Amino acid sequence: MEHDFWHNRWAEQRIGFHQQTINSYLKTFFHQLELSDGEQVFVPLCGKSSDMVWLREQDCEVLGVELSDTACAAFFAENAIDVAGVIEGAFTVREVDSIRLMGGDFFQLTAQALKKVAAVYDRAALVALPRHMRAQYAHRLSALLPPGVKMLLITLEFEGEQGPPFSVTPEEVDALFSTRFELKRLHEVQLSDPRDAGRTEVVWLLTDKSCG
Ligand SMILES: C[S@@+](CC[C@H](N)C(=O)[O-])C[C@H]1O[C@@H](n2cnc3c(N)ncnc32)[C@H](O)[C@@H]1O
Repeated sequence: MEHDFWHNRWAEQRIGFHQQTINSYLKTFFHQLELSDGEQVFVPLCGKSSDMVWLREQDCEVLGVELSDTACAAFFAENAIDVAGVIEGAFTVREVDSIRLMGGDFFQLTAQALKKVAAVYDRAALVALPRHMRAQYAHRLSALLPPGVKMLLITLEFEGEQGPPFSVTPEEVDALFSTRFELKRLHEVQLSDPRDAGRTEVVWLLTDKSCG
């Protein structure tokens, strides 16, 4: 998706993807990441997700990247945290109490920025991207993440190519990530809301093959 698409969504507050409550799959499967206190969780394309507050409450450090400065500012404002943005290269960074939000383009991140990451939580990031960008996203993630990382990845499966969110088949997850990660399909749910008829939500655990 072009940057303008997302900037317009945030400007017009067309953010139906934003969840008011903590993601239930994160709460259920968080322990599978086997994190120790103080380890850092990377939340790509994070929006203003409250899941980041929940992760901090589990004693994780949090690193988010989000294109929209509106979203980054809203995350802190809505959690009653006063913080100013600091320019760091291509990013406007806001950081308070081990929650660090990098406002800018995921594709501008460097390995240096991700060097402390122990786990990744992808909810509505991979599925927000069209097919050609999903390949670039997975390639970048795999290239930049340090050894030993695990990832919780939530995908959607349905007939059709329309989006976002886009359908991502198990074959595509395999093609995108299996070079570096062992893939485990942890859970799947057929969505019951009439608007989501025919859609299946899937939770994956990806474990870096270097974990042994
Ligand atoms: C579908 S939303 C999901 C947000 C969040 N993960 C959540 O669960 O609420 C996708 C987000 O990705 C952001 N985004 C899109 N392209 C991006 C990019 N290249 N770099 C960083 N963020 C991006 C959008 O601004 C949007 O907030």
